[in-house]
Amino acid sequence: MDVVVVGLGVGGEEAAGRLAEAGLNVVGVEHTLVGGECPYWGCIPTKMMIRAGNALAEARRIPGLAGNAQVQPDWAPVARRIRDEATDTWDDKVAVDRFTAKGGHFVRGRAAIVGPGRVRVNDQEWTASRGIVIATGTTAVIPPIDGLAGTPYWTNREAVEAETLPATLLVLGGGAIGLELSHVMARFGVQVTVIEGSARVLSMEEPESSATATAALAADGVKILTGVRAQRVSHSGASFTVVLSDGSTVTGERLLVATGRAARLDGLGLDTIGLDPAARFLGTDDRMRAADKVWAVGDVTGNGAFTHMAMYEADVAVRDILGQGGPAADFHAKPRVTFIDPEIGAVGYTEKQARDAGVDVQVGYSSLPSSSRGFIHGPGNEGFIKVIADRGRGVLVGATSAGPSGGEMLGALAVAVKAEVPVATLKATIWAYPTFHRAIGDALRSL
Ligand SMILES: Cc1cc2nc3c(=O)[nH]c(=O)nc-3n(C[C@H](O)[C@H](O)[C@H](O)COP(=O)(O)OP(=O)(O)OC[C@H]3O[C@@H](n4cnc5c(N)ncnc54)[C@H](O)[C@@H]3O)c2cc1C
Ligand SMILES: NC(=O)c1ccc[n+]([C@@H]2O[C@H](COP(=O)([O-])OP(=O)(O)OC[C@H]3O[C@@H](n4cnc5c(N)ncnc54)[C@H](O)[C@@H]3O)[C@@H](O)[C@H]2O)c1
Repeated sequence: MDVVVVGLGVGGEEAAGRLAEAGLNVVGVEHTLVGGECPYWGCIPTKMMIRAGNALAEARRIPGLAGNAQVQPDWAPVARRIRDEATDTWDDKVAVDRFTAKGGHFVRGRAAIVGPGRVRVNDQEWTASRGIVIATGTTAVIPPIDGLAGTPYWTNREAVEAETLPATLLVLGGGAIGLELSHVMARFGVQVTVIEGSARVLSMEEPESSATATAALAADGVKILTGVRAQRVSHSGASFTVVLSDGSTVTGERLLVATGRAARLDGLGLDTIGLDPAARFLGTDDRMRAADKVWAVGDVTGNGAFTHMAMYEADVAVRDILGQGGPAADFHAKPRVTFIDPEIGAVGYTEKQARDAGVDVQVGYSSLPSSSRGFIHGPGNEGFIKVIADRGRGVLVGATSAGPSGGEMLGALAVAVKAEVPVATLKATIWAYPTFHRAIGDALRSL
């Protein structure tokens, strides 16, 4: 064979498919479902849930805007869409056929590297003359909390597979997964309590993002506890009890653990190719090379656990394997969106990251409710634009866009940061009236 791709999630499927289409002999190995976390337990089903939760929220905004609406949430259509439309009842036949139709050779099983260019799956061994692509993704981190192991806690997987919702839900972790699922479930009537160990939710993002998220979730009845950690968990058969570090106790019918992700590197045989088997992530150079004739793409690299990062890194690795050249990996304008309502998008540095990196920081800010479009929109208009400029270079190094279309507004800001568009040019740009993105112009003017 030319290439063996280990793990056919988002990154591996993209790399393996493109290499096969280019005429290489490619073995793609997957032990669970081709497509990985994103289509079966991640982005797609959770965004279907969020779409449903947002529909409920919009209907609840009708009084005062457009008459009366009676809203009766029902999880059944959401579960049905996830089962039938998103996941084919967690069956990957379509994805496997898509790969083999491109000429790839599919192997179901757990792969282990047994030496340079050599990969074993069950009792078969493959030798790859051009090399190996590692794309094994991440799995939910389960913190070592007294009593947690052995209880029927949920990770994102059980939450996505749920046919019915609990009456009460405890959520451990106020990051992207915890907040997105909390917001949806609260809108469907679940009483949700989030337990976040650090001082604020979305702690890697701007403080304004954390405040906006906290207010939005609180408005839908979510109770958010910050600066407390779970010390002990017990399950009675019907409900969970969690003892917190401040001595208080919370209970819930279900417990969702959303405390981050860990790269799947266990048992992969990294030591046989000179890589550290105990590493948290697989470091690479800017062509996604982790070692001689070894590439790593996707969550496993630690560059950002997002589908768009996996696709981007797969593209860089594929071009390198095919000797096509083109741009090297550049991570200075990484976009991310947390799909609560309002959506919170960000690209590049936060203000703190920019200051820590020694940038001579200038901050611009505008509030969405104060913009014309925010005023017109009325209920549900919460959000803001924050831009971080490098005074010396006269360019943006980061930005946050929160709002009803926060993820969409991010597009313009992502281009500005990536292409280092001069702030002077951005300020001279005509932003259409009355759009939400016109608030970008307001934020730039306040620099
Ligand atoms: C709840 C949730 C919501 C998310 N929402 C978003 C979102 O809205 N937007 C976004 O950009 N990202 C989102 N993500 C992140 C996104 O799902 C991941 O970044 C993406 O799936 C990473 O792709 P990957 O190929 O690196 O890894 P994965 O999708 O994890 O795929 C890795 C594959 O490798 C296989 N594998 C592992 N080890 C082996 C082995 N030894 N042999 C054979 N196969 C192996 C696994 O079975 C798996 O299928 C979300 C994640 C979660 C959990
Ligand atoms: N919209 C999206 O693009 C999207 C959605 C979901 C997930 N994702 C990806 O998946 C990744 C994982 O999501 P996540 O929410 O699990 O992780 P995360 O790292 O985003 O957040 C985990 C949170 O849990 C907290 N925490 C950790 N241990 C704790 C403990 N013992 N008690 C209480 N709090 C604790 C952390 O302080 C942190 O705030 C994200 O970082 C993102 O890359 C992306």
